[in-house]
Amino acid sequence: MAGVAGRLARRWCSGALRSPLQITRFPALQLHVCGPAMRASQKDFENAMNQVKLLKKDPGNEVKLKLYALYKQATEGPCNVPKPGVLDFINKAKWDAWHALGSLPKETARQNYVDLVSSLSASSESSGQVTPAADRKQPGSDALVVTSRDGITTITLNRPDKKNALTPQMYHDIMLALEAASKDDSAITVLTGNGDYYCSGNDLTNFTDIPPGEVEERARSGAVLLRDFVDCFIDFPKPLVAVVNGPAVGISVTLLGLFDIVYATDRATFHTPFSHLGQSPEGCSSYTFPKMMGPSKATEMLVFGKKLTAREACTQGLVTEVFPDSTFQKEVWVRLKAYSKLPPNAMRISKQVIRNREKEKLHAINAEESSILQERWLSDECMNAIVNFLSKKAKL
Ligand SMILES: CCCC/C=C/CC(=O)SCCNC(=O)CCNC(=O)[C@H](O)C(C)(C)COP(=O)(O)OP(=O)(O)OC[C@H]1O[C@@H](n2cnc3c(N)ncnc32)[C@H](O)[C@@H]1OP(=O)(O)O
Repeated sequence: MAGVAGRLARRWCSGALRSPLQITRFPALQLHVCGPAMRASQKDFENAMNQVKLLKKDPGNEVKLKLYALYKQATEGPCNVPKPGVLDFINKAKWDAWHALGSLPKETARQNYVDLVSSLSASSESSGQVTPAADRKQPGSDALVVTSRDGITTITLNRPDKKNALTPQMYHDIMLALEAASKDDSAITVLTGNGDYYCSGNDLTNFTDIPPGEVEERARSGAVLLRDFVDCFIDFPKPLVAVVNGPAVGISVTLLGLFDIVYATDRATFHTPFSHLGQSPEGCSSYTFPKMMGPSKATEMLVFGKKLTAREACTQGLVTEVFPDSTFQKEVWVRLKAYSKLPPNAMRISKQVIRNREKEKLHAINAEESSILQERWLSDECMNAIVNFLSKKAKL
């Protein structure tokens, strides 16, 4: 097995090994523990498949083969494909692992799969920081990871190599994730980032490769997307929590005014460089920021692009509480797990009492900001700023 494992490891490292042994295809971390008497549901299984993307470290080839075998058994039943040739090392190792499960019932394989993932998760749970493998970074596929456990649905921005900049696909996927979270049985929904950044805002390459003659149409459809996206935050019915694990830029900052709680590491900064980019405020920040911090502090941020530390943001009311980076994940998740045990309907109704009377106003502000930004995107100031960023002349 060691020889096969070594070859598998090299293939994984070289990226040559794609599905189904690719780790993203596997399920994994089901983090709530099912006792022996419990049966893992299809939802538990799907959760585990999503959770595997958040494994902090490669579990090793032996474990991957076990996961593979259990996944195949759970979804297709006993091994029913011909044995690969002896020189086809990888497929033979996979086949051996699956075949070894014999006639294990699908339900048992599903439960074992969930249990295995649960045990893997125990060691990676403490920090909550994720270091995904290189083959898990394709935009549009794994750029967003959604998990549900302990009454909390967590939406994780997962493009750490691009500081979690938001692509159009991610805007759509976040909207879908919020829609699903609003209906699932979780009590609280969390948005967070993987890696050293929370989010660097809109992906500035969204403005590139626009064919001549389509610029205005792209600005128009961008404004529609922005408006729909922000509307989802305005309307979100359950307590919505931002776990700000690092610096935040642009729309990821402005949206915080629509969250119910914002927890930040002391390493986080908050930066809305709209004027530098030839752009204007969005995310209802033209209303929420002056309301929470007063007009002049809001102007410093939204007009002059002043970057706030986490503690300054907390003083201004944008952040609820700041935690030392070394204990951030642990402290925040302990707190959120405790909150998630409160009666969910009471929390939902209380949120609505607090927020509902502003909703209509927020929708109108969102519409206005989106329309102004649509014009801004067509301006020379905006074009020049983006060209500067892309040619690396300007760093914010
Ligand atoms: C349709 C809805 C529209 C909503 C509109 C929203 C408006 C906004 O959100 S405005 C804010 C836009 N964001 C920015 O202007 C941030 C730009 N990024 C930076 O200034 C810097 O990258 C950084 C300060 C965030 C980080 O600097 P650092 O030196 O630590 O790392 P980098 O080497 O610059 O970044 C690594 C890698 O990531 C790419 N990247 C980072 N942010 C973005 C981004 N917003 N868009 C596209 N790409 C981004 C950066 O280019 C690097 O890529 P390479 O490794 O390929 O060079």
